[in-house]
Amino acid sequence: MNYVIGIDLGTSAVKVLLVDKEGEIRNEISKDYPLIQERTGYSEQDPEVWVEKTLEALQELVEPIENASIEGISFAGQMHGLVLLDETNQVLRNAILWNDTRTTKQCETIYEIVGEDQLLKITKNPALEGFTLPKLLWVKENERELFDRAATFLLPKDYLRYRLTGKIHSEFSDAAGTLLLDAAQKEWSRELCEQFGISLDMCPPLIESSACIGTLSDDTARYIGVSPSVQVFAGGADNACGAIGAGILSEGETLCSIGTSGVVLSYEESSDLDFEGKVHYFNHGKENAYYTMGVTLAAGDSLSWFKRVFAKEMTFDQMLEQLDDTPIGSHGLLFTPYIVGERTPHADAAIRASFIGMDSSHTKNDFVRAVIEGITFSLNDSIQIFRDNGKIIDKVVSIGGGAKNKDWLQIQADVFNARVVRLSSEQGPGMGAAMLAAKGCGWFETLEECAEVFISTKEIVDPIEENVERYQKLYPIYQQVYEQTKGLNSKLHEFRKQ
Ligand SMILES: Nc1ncnc2c1ncn2[C@@H]1O[C@H](COP(=O)(O)OP(=O)(O)O)[C@@H](O)[C@H]1O
Ligand SMILES: O=C(CO)[C@@H](O)[C@H](O)COP(=O)(O)O
Repeated sequence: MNYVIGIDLGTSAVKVLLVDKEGEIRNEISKDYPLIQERTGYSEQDPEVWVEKTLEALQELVEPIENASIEGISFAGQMHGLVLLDETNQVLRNAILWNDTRTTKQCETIYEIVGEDQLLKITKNPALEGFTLPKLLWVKENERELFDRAATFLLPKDYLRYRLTGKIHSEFSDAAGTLLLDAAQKEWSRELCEQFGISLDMCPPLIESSACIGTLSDDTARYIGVSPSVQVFAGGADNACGAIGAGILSEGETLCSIGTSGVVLSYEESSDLDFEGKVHYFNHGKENAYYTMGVTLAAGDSLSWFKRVFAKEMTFDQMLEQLDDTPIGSHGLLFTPYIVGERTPHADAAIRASFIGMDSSHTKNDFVRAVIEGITFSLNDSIQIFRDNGKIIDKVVSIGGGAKNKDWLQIQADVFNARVVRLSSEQGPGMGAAMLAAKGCGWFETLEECAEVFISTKEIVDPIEENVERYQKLYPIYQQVYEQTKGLNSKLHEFRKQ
């Protein structure tokens, strides 16, 4: 039997999928790894751990399948993370991740040097702490000796691909999140590199997500237990691949992804719309297409944090079992999910989360529901930006760990006031990567043809009118919490873990 493999190098875990020609997932393996958070605002991972865990996962993935002929492999990965290599391609320091917000000063410097309008014109995006250029500038300012030894920077899944193949590349969908790509011209911006003292030689060669970069290295193939002739395709940013894996391949389609972060994403045909930097605007994994998206920095991460601190002994399913026993509004308890700062709609690295309205009658279950509602309200902030810009959002495809729970899907439908579609697999990015490999191997002419076969709906959840009305009363109260707590949080900054 013939298969392709999709690898999703997520923030909480690497997830690998073995997919057959009918789009059936024949095996899937997930391997967790931790975040390294030494100070407030810091978030790092060791790239060597990504490689170890991925190799282990791939070995376990193919081992039980008899006569498996793996034709192709591709990748999806957490975006923006900075991996620095020296001239012998050795990793120089831990990767600084997308949810690391230490770079507020560097973002200000970017605006001072290039100006917001010019930055938006070239990259289509504002300077946000999570993006790669501010991280490069932080290392340049704070670890100069190390920066001087850096010969190449890579994004997380591009580093993983390098370790599996020995070949160094970046591709457009992930390069778009660096703030160094000229998004419309599809090339590294010479102007930005010169202005920030980043040598163009540090920027890896750019290719399409669908490009075949060769085969696995002999060592990798031997370790995993597959033929060294397996073709390797570039792959894409996790959100670009999530879009492919959820069939977001034409105008009017909207995705909600609840992973560590939360994303509301909309397909765009062209690169010349103007959202004034209110949402991110990136190159899609489908050639010459784009997408816009709003990002909640800690979506699943807020739920994981709550579980880690207050319900460690429970599984996610156990913790969410009685979600529906608490009414809308969690008995008057509101949560804002700003545990690591926020991006959309408040680009604010200093804001932190709040529970508002705690009452002596509240139970753990009220807190769990408040966390889920707060995360969903934050995603609704992005839906509102799209609606305010004239988009019609009446259907949202929901993927990621957050799409596993039926009651949360209903909350999404009720808060978004839109039909929510759950797919047969919530592993959007891994499936998108597998689809890039399937198309690359010649199984399909286009991603759309592949989507017809690979993607199927498991469940449709419609909004319930009376719930929608309750949430429409509650959401404006939630919206006020940001402004009301902003000043308090800035005063608390000096007391945080430094
Ligand atoms: N059974 C579940 N029900 C609801 N949410 C879940 C469940 N399992 C995991 N999650 C949430 O999904 C998140 C992980 O989703 P995932 O898409 O795997 O993230 P990532 O790609 O960032 O690694 C966790 O942070 C957790 O909050
Ligand atoms: O920073 C962003 C998008 O701009 C995040 O969406 C990362 O790409 C991480 O994704 P997950 O691990 O949460 O899927």
